[in-house]
Amino acid sequence: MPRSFSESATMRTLSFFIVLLCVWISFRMTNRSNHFSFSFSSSFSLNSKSNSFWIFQDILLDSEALEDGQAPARSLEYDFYRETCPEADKIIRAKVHQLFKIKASLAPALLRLAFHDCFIEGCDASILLDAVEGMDSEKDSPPNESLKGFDGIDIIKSDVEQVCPGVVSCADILVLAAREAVLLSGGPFYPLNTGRRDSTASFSDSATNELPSPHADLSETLASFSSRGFDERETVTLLGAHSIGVIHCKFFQNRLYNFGGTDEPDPTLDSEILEQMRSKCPKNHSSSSPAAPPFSDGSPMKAPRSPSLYNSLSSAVPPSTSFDKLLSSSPKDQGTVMTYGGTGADFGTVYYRSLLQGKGILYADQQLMAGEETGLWVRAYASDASLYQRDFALAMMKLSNLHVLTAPRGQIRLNCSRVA
Ligand code: HEM
Ligand SMILES: [Ca+2]
Repeated sequence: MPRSFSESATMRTLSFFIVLLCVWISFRMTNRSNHFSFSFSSSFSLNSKSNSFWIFQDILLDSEALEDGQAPARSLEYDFYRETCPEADKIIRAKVHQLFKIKASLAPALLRLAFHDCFIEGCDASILLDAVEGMDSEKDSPPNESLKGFDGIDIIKSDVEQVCPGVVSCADILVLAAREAVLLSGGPFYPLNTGRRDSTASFSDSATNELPSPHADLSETLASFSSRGFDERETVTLLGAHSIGVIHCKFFQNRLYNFGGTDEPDPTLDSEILEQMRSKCPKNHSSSSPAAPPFSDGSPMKAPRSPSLYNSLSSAVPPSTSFDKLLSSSPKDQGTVMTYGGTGADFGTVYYRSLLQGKGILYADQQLMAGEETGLWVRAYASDASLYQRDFALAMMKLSNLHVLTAPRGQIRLNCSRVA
């Protein structure tokens, strides 16, 4: 039966919009991030759940912007600063290397800082804001008490500002510096798109309530990561970050003497490690995390001893800045921390091998052995370092893209600890 003119015109219009929608979706998928364009050889493949999470997040970003009456939010881009600040990447890399040579504990500090930023309202540098009247700071929330690396970011930022003022966001600097820190610690390189912008708010309550607890059991940890789109495998992968850096006694003291109010140690703790942990953290040991005096350093790395050396790190940094009191001190100074010691070739594997032996330091770490699937990944990573490197690269890409702010939202701060 011949169709009327208006019928076929409607069909044509409909087909046009369907084609347009398909083109838009495929454009978004290729443009979204390296998740789609970056492929690894071997058996690894991204699961469909994580892909749909990103597409969903993207669509959400756009519709939110449109509701505000703003232009749609842009996506992150490969080499976003190629025209506006082509040197940014190089400056960030060089500075992280320079600071790392002075104090190697910068690396774990930066990685943890990036995690605590991205986990709370996304990778928007909200963690870097100081408290001001009417706004508490995430920095001051209890789970962030022992965070370090803020001065390191300030030093990098001021170097970048000297070359391209007002262009590069603190949020991008933080994830790029963390990537460098991972590499310096023996972890993998992973590509990151840029174009993140900085928040105008700090989310102190969310930090207090939503950062995962070291005392959490497996289901709580999995729920916390799942709420950010990470599956069990990715959660196990990310916790492997604990193979570097230090853990203060106060985060596991209860496991040593009075686990769950029993007056007994955590029964899942291997007896050898229990001894070691008790000798580091005696019963009456103060539960605070001590900060070392400025410029004290027991590590083989040499700390700057004079303001002039310190100032040479960046002329824009005031001499009073303490490089987070040289990132507190080293484990050797304190005797109040435990470490998995997994830098270099051991990045990751040492952590998982410790868990296999019941030598997890945090209760939340050891809990990864309590689930069937999580236990399976612990075993896999303990024996296959290259699988771990690949998975960690992908999980860090995903973490670094969590709920980012892109133009026209957010801002570029001039000083990372203050709203511009
Ligand atoms: C269940 C999830 C997690 C919990 C409960 C947790 C908790 C903790 C705690 C209590 C510390 C010791 C802090 C101190 O003693 O000052 C720590 C250190 C650290 N965490 Fe986590 N964390 C988790 C996940 C992650 C993730 C996903 C990453 C990164 C991808 C990460 C990176 C680090 C690093 C690098 C350190 C060492 C920091 C340093 O030495 O400066 N953590 N974490
Ligand atoms: Ca944040």
